[in-house]
Amino acid sequence: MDQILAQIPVFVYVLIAVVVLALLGFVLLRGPKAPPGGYDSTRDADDPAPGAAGDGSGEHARAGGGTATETKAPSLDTPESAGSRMARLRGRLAKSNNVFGRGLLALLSRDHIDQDVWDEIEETLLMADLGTDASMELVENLQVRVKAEGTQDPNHVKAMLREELLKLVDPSMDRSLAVTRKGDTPAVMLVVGVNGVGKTTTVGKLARVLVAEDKDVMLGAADTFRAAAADQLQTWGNRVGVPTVRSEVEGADPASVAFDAVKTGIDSEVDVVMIDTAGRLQNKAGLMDQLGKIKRVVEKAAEVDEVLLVIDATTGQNGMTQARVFSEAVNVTGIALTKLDGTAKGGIVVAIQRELGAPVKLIGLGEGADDLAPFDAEQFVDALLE
Ligand SMILES: Nc1nc2c(ncn2[C@@H]2O[C@H](COP(=O)(O)OP(=O)(O)OP(=O)(O)O)[C@@H](O)[C@H]2O)c(=O)[nH]1
Repeated sequence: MDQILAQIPVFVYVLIAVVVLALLGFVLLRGPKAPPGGYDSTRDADDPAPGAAGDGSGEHARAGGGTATETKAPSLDTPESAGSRMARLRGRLAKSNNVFGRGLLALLSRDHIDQDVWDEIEETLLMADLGTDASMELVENLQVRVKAEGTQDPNHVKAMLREELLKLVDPSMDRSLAVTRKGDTPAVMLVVGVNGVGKTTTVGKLARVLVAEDKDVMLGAADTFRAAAADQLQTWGNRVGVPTVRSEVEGADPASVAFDAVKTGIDSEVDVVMIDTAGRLQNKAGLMDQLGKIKRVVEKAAEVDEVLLVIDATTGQNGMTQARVFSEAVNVTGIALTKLDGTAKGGIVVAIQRELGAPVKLIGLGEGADDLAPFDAEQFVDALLE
């Protein structure tokens, strides 16, 4: 072997070394290889570069004591399309609430329905927070129908139960939200409810839905008890490019911030102004005073078209008490029932509508940005019986 190596001329070694060094240099200078077709861009071609002039970041427009900040994030969130959102949320509603419907179907499908079974049916209804009156009414109606029509055919039993539940949920109620401009003024919505029920989250989610429908939206942070509450609302607004009017002063007068929001909304010719209020109220008199004052002051600029009461579906009887107190303080025009994903007690829809005489207009089905759905009586009952 040594002899063979000795016979190779030195210039061959030099040649090999030169070739190896040339290859190494080529690879290092060229850098890493791009994948075929290049890299995906997360920015659309017409999106402004982050931080570029005109990207919407930064503050502008002062209004009275409040400040409207249109801090559009460099790349805005695109809300989920209505179709896919509804399909996903229907599945979630059925998942958390069909325990109740299936239980009823199983009881009604028994060969022989005696008084014990009727008692069990009533108990199931009460457990789902339907309320005493509605539960008794449903049992009475079903008793009459079972006697007349029998329970032999499971499909017929299901259809019968669907019809009776639907009557209670009342598909004839007007569940549309006042979110359309009237002449020269935007629609004005006050969002009320005790703390922690999901007011700010609901305002944020609703802003996304409205933006997806091409509406111009303005948010008003009238929860001035905590600076963090205004920050939270503004974060929701920033994500979809909606301005928020807020006060930089903690504890500022909520009515004044609400007025500024509506005034700024009028000047900017938006379609709808949504005002998030505080729920941290010590007593009923304080609540009446504060909400009454906000409404009165706002109405110096524009009529309040919608008072949306937010109720946490998991709080049962507590939610009912809140509904009563708020309806005495303001004229509630619609209900947003949140956290329906966390409870099988969907019957509260019926109880609360009966208590207030106002329709459930929105339901919250999760913490995600697109987890808000318009309430639809038929879809709701179908989800219970799925
Ligand atoms: N699972 C679930 N959680 C929700 C829903 N809606 C709101 N939440 C959560 O409830 C919590 C309270 O929501 P907020 O929007 O801060 O409630 P708020 O009423 O504005 O509370 P305050 O600002 O304290 O008055 C948050 O963690 C939300 O993510 C819902 O539909 N489902």
